[in-house]
Amino acid sequence: MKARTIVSDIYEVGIRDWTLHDFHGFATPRGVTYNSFLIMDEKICLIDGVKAPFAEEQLCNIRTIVDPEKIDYIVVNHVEPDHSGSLPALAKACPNATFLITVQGANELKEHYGDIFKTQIVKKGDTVSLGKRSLAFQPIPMLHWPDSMVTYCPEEQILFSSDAFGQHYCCSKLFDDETEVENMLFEAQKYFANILMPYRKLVPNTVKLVRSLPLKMICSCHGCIWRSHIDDILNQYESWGKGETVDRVLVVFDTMWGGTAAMARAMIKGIEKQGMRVKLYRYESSLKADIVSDLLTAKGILIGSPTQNSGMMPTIGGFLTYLKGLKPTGKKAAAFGTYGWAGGAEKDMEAMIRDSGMELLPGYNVKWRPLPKELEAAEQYGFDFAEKVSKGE
Ligand SMILES: Cc1cc2nc3c(=O)[nH]c(=O)nc-3n(C[C@H](O)[C@H](O)[C@H](O)COP(=O)(O)O)c2cc1C
Repeated sequence: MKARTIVSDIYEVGIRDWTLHDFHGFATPRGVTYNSFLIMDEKICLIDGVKAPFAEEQLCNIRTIVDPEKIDYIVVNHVEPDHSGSLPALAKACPNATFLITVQGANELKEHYGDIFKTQIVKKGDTVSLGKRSLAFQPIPMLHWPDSMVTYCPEEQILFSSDAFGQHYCCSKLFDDETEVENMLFEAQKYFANILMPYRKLVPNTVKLVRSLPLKMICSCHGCIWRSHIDDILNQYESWGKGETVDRVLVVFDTMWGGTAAMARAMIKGIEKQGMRVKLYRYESSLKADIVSDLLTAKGILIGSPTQNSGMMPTIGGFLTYLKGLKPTGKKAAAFGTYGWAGGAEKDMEAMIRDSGMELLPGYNVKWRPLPKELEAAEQYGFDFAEKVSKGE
């Protein structure tokens, strides 16, 4: 691939990983990019590495512009392996480069790859001159890595934002106004929900900081570059960070013989009757990243499983384990399902719903297959759940 020009003398030299459709368990049907940016000034600076298997390809991209030996600085915005994997190869190919990194990042770099880097620690507010341009550094710890920082070039009004504002989205084009921006926003929501949700309370302050900068572009290390829709993505981040929701309830279930599925279908009738929007997922045939993306803005969730071997089905157990880590607080949730003799799924699901930080409401369970009167009760249950969610009771 050739380097792609962002503005005069600044290039994108990263990787488009078109066929990667699973990113540590998070489905990425539109592929993934590891963006990296090369600034050609009196001093030459590279921003971010890429995933290890693509190190040589990144170097090839760089060589279309400059001999890597001439690179003076390499900025490490965070040490997660999809952006640091190529750094050992870069350290060899760029012997004159100093790695600009936070103190936390420098420790992580050693812990990942050994003590092989010439580093210069940067702190909040530090700047480094490249000649006509400069770079200012702002750590944003735990968004989403302990050493995360963003790097700002005031002369170009470009923010190199690390993972923030990113999307798992491969595209022939570089900029938001050259592609379907709704796809970028959809993927940005999925990224936020699945990666940033546990740290979302930190987001509004970061958005405030970003808004205080004159900005022509936000270059994340994933996906396309924001230039015409900067306000749109900042507004979305602010809203997701504050936990704003729409009137929607999700119903997620698994089933062995169809009884729990019949209850789920009856419940969505009741939810719709109440006026709330609803989305129904059979967990096994859905992508958990999509469910979680919808959950980010939903007000409530009903989770269903029959009892299998005294507990919930392992599929739903996996989903609830995921939610326990993501902490989707501010939502109401309840468990439902069927059982044959002593049950057990309900108790398990309720314990995990509590652990996830969601507010637990009473559930609804039926012995063996739901009979017509039980399906009517399930419909009423859905109506009542939606009513409580809508009134915030
Ligand atoms: C493999 C298997 C294990 C089960 N284990 C239990 C159990 O430990 N306790 C219980 O109360 N019911 C158990 N059941 C009964 C189911 O919970 C019951 O058949 C239920 O109605 C199935 O719901 P479904 O139609 O949504 O799959 C088990 C059923 C199967 C097929």
